Amino acid sequence: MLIMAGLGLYDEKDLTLKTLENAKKADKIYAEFYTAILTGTTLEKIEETLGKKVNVLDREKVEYETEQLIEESKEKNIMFLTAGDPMVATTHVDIAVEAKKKGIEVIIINAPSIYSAIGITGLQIYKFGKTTSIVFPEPNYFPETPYNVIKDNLSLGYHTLCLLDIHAHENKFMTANEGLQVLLDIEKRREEKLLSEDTKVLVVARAGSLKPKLVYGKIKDLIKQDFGAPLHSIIILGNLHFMEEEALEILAENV
Ligand SMILES: C[S@@+](CC[C@H](N)C(=O)[O-])C[C@H]1O[C@@H](n2cnc3c(N)ncnc32)[C@H](O)[C@@H]1O
Repeated sequence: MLIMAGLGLYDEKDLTLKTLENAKKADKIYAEFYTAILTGTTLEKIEETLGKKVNVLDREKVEYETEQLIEESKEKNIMFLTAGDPMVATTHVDIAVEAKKKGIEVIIINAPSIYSAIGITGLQIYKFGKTTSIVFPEPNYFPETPYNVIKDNLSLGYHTLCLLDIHAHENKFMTANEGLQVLLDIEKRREEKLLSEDTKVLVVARAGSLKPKLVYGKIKDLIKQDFGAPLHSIIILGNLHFMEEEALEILAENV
């Protein structure tokens, strides 16, 4: 059997009883931390809570050597853990599909995710368009996809959840400040007038902790803020319902 479970957003207390119960049954537990991490805990604390050793796999192992994980699941109960929800903004559906095709039983256990964390902002999930990811620009690689997604969403009045790049092997996590700068740089290069330094957006840092940081304000002010430890996300706001406006005023820090 293959049990694909989420670790939740912030610390080991996000683990569900279902995951804990299934961990007891598992012969071996694997995890990956390249799609997201939990910054409020350590691997040791997670292992202590699960009562088992966790074998951490890198991207190469998960994406190119999936066979091994699937083969092991034929004979044993294998648990595969991911920060957040195992199926949200990951490519792990591949693993579930391949395992199922081979006749292996697959159980998926959901967990708190950056998607469900939208709840803490008071914004309505119905009012979100497509999600996008902002990646670290490189000399010959400066994708404008996030800008195009934001543009399409804004044309329909929808909000955009912008996930930020992670280079876990280098312990490098894009900050909301860097993400906002990338968007302004694209804007400047394209000479368009979609976003400006005066556009008001929302930054969400460390969702899932009991004291997440939610900051609402103009890009020019947010870009100078210190949002603290990762992980961060940015929400570009479409047309706000009056209840969303009130929620941002009351639930978020306004700068
Ligand atoms: C590739 S997505 C993976 C999402 C994960 N599977 C989930 O369900 O939450 C990772 C990105 O989501 C955002 N994110 C994840 N956890 C977060 C948190 N606790 N607070 C703010 N943003 C978070 C960050 O932008 C991060 O780089």
